[in-house]
Amino acid sequence: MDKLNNVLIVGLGLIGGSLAKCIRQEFPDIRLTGISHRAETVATALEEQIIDEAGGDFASAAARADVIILSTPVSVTLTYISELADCRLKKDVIVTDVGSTKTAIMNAAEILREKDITFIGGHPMAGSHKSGIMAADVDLFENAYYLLTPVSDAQQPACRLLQHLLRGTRSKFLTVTAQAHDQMTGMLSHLPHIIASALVNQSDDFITRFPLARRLAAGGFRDITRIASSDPTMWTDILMSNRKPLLAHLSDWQQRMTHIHAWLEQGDREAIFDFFSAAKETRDGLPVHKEGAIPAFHDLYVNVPDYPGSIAEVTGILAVENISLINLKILETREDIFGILQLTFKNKKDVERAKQAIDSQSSFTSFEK
Ligand SMILES: NC(=O)c1ccc[n+]([C@@H]2O[C@H](COP(=O)([O-])OP(=O)(O)OC[C@H]3O[C@@H](n4cnc5c(N)ncnc54)[C@H](O)[C@@H]3O)[C@@H](O)[C@H]2O)c1
Ligand SMILES: O=C(O)C(=O)C[C@]1(C(=O)O)C=C[C@@H](O)C=C1
Repeated sequence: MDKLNNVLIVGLGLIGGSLAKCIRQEFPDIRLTGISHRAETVATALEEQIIDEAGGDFASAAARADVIILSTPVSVTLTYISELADCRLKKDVIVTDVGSTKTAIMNAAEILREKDITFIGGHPMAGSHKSGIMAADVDLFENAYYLLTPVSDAQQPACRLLQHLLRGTRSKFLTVTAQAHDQMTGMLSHLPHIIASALVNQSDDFITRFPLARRLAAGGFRDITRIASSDPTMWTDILMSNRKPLLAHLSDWQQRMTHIHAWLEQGDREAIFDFFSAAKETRDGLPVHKEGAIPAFHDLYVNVPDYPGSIAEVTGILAVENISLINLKILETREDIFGILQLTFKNKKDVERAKQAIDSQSSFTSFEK
């Protein structure tokens, strides 16, 4: 890794911070410089040793870098790309980004390619509704797809070097065109975010008429709307930079809603059954439990007796063992019988460690499905 001594990360939030952690873990000798528009973020990154150095002025930090990773909201990334065109950069520098849309970014980066500066678009397809440096996580990208959008075969060596630098993400790299990228993420990521947010807004209006509904918003509603808690600035940028594919996906969606509306009006039981049945078949066939586009849920189920403190006992064991939980759900509790506690972890390794700890340190039984 002689060529990669200095990496500059611009934007030290969920994604920038997580990438910094991955690079640090894999290549402790690489010097990581960070830039963020908020001084507190840089201070936290230094304090937590996520970066070695605060970048200060963008142009001078960029001039020292072997790799520049733009991890800012898409509109900000577009501005940095145009600023980079006026910077004095190292001859072999590799510039990449992590933005959720690619066509607008690749078009903007044309200005860099004209100056023989290598720009390879990137998008780690993993994330969270959380943002900011404190949410950064070295395991965030494990087993996720990391999409790259090189524009020519001449970029292959740089592409390989970038993948090497990012191998601590433990993600799976795939090369796609920017256009295909935006169509696919439009369908599988951006449209779902629009739908989740629309559902939450609709329910909010409804709750003013039925205040009790606020307390009933659980189960399916919670599962389908988690992503509505994502950062509105980031999502506004995503929609504004992927308008055309999204307009097509939305028209399709509207048509499907119109059909359901009609079936309900007509009381067409068969059509409604077919609708749910087709969805079930498709969803069950997706590679959810293998290493697919939809990451496997790493769940452990624990039979917990119905007495005060039993859940605390389980979480206490995990805390002592330093095993982090992503989610915790009580699936069933009835008086005098065992309830089932569903614990969700980041990866398979944590499930195994948790099972071993709970089985050996408590009287509760646990199982994986
Ligand atoms: N959150 C996700 O799930 C996810 C997943 C993959 C890719 N992305 C993409 O990654 C990028 C970053 O998203 P994130 O989730 O890390 O957001 P974030 O809000 O956690 O982090 C963004 C960072 O950029 C910094 N920033 C904003 N404006 C800046 C400026 N003008 N100059 C310097 N720094 C600035 C912020 O201070 C923050 O540290 C976005 O382009 C997003 O589309 C997000
Ligand atoms: O898991 C989430 O919270 C996400 O929204 C992650 C998600 C996605 O839609 O899959 C969001 C945007 C990114 O570009 C990539 C990943």
